[in-house]
Amino acid sequence: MTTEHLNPCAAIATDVAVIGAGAAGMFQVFQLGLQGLHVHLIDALPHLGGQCAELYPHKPIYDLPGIKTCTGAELVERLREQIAPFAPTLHLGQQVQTLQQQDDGRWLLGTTAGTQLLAKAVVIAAGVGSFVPKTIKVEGIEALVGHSVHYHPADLGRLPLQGQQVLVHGGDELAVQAAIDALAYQPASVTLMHRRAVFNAPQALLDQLQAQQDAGRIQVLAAQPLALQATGTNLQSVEVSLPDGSTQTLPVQQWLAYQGISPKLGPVADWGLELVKKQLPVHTGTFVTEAPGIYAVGDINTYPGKRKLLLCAFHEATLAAFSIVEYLTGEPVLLQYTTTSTKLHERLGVQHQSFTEQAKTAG
Ligand SMILES: Cc1cc2nc3c(=O)[nH]c(=O)nc-3n(C[C@H](O)[C@H](O)[C@H](O)COP(=O)(O)OP(=O)(O)OC[C@H]3O[C@@H](n4cnc5c(N)ncnc54)[C@H](O)[C@@H]3O)c2cc1C
Repeated sequence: MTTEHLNPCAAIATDVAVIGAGAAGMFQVFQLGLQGLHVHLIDALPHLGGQCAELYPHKPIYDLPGIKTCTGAELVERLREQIAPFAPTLHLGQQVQTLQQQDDGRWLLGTTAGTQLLAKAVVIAAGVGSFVPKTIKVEGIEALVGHSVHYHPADLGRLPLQGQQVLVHGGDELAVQAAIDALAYQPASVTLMHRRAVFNAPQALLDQLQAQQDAGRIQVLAAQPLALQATGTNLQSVEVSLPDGSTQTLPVQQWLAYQGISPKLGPVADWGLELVKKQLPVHTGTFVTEAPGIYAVGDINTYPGKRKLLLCAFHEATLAAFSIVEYLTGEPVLLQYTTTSTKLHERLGVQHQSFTEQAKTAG
């Protein structure tokens, strides 16, 4: 989106927008919620969790305080439950492309989905960048994306698969699942293609794949794409190379590509903010960047002694929340404990007896 398309009048006005819904962004929502602030949370991924969800969902983490062990996916689920009382407005599956300061000091954000937010403060929790699907290097493919080529489609039900020859391209669990799921939409055929006829998926899913192969409903092909033929945005066929060096032309109308997802710093580098080795320098008492109203927490920031750890991201988000509310109100914020503060209990939606009431009940 270019700047000409941005219209501050059409934007959603908010106190705070958080860019990135990884562990840092999610905990930022919690800490801002404790401070009484509602958050708009944006992520390029169609789901919460960033690296924990995308890179190590089933691996155990051993260094979270008070939790002997939990997996990446379990941590994301716990954070999701923890932020639920504060009901952030989610803008998922869209990348923040532009960030510009307005004359009144507020920041205008524009996303790839056309969402515009006008925020008094922005927290950049962009980790190592947006998680975006890896693309396929075949001439002419860009023009077909969104029409007959789909990278990591979130919902197969939205694709015109009925009566079509469908190519599912990838070697992991997502690709195998997509090939099996595609059958529900009455395609003319489903071919699951990977460079080797070996798939990295749970055994139960591989058993399902084998059953569909045996029934002749899914063809498995070890091959790599070389070229495509299309009319306008309509894919006609894909030429592939086989392990023995020969080539084959597959008639294909819908190509679902699951080549993995990788982080790209992308637009963060274009926002005119100072970057040191692709990270945003911050003040360690507030986690504000050199730009007033712009904060950075988690893996995207840097300061003397920075360590890219979850615990550090949670600390940073906590201090950033105090700083943001002071920036917005111009007033110092008193520390309150979640154990004893009635105001925080109200915000959390929990009910507690006061110490006096507890003593009466006990006595
Ligand atoms: C394999 C592995 C194991 C690890 N194990 C541990 C461990 O045991 N203990 C520990 O403490 N730490 C561990 N870490 C590190 C820890 O996972 C990270 O420090 C933490 O996840 C960083 O969180 P984050 O929210 O800052 O970034 P991320 O999780 O990367 O989230 C950033 C999010 O921002 C989004 N984003 C970026 N730019 C944009 C944009 N322009 N528009 C929209 N969205 C955008 C991305 O899509 C992403 O979802 C591990 C990391 C890895 C890779």
